[in-house]
Amino acid sequence: MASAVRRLKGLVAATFTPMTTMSDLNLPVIQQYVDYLIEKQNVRNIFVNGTTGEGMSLSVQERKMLAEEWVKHAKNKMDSVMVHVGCLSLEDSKDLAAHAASCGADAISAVSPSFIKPSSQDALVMYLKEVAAAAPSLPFYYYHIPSLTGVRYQVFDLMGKMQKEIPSFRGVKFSDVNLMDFSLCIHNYKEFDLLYGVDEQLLGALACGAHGAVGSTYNYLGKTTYKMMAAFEKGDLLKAQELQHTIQKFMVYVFDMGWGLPEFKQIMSLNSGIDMGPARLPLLSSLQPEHHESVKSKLKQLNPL
Ligand SMILES: CC(=O)N[C@@H]([C@@H](O)[C@H](O)[C@H](O)CO)[C@@H](O)CC(=O)C(=O)O
Repeated sequence: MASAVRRLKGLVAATFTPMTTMSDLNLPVIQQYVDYLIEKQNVRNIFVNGTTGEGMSLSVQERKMLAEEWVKHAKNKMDSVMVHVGCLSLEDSKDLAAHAASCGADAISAVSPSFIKPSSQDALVMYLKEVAAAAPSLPFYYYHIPSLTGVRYQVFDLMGKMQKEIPSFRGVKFSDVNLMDFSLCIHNYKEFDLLYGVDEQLLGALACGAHGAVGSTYNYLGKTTYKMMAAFEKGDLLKAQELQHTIQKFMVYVFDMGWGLPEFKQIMSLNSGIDMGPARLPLLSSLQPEHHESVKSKLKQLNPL
């Protein structure tokens, strides 16, 4: 008898890592952060220690402390905690994967190593297989983000290999604009979860059949994005387009200012009232106090709390 596998659906907030002004972890605010996501953004899934969480800038020990804290506060409140365990070192990734299982995470995910890159698709799958095997009871999601890793294998080609080689393989977190590759994955591998990761064009991915989405903006635009998804599901394409366009206008404002992850972290502090602290070096924010009112009023138009 086939076992019932729980599908991961809806929005997944890629969490920021709260830090102090000295760049240490600020774990005590995580409980409030979890409640904020549920109550204010209607978001019940989180992706911890990923790009938005500055996972690669954290030590293995810090990543373990964060995974434990997020799981502790999300348990019985949220639907799913996925922990990103990708590292440059296979041993570190395996260590983090085993730790995620031991602390009660619901799933793990890993990017490809990006400094010394896999020498072939098969080498990448062998690498991911070892990571996944360190937490065999947890669903494993490949994290495809070629703009950061520089590893650009078609996911469609990799999926067949991962399906064959990795017993716990459950899906892909697909952070790329190549909707043809994404669409091929969905249509050829229907039993796997395909989660989209370019928030500003989620509507296109929904049209391809995306099962859900993982991203940074769902921390503060979760509700608005859910409205867009609901309009799409009801067949009200005009309303869905309007909402996606509204979100895009905010992103254009952000990108035109030359902003990125360190500024997103500040935007989250401004919107949630929870102090996320600064991003860790080598990132440095250029959002100044004089921008605060403008950011707040733009977000208020998008996502009235
Ligand atoms: C490159 C990047 O950081 N992409 C983000 C997006 O959510 C991105 O912030 C958003 O689409 C705005 O460009 C996510 O795909 C990353 C993510 O989910 C993560 O934190 O792991």
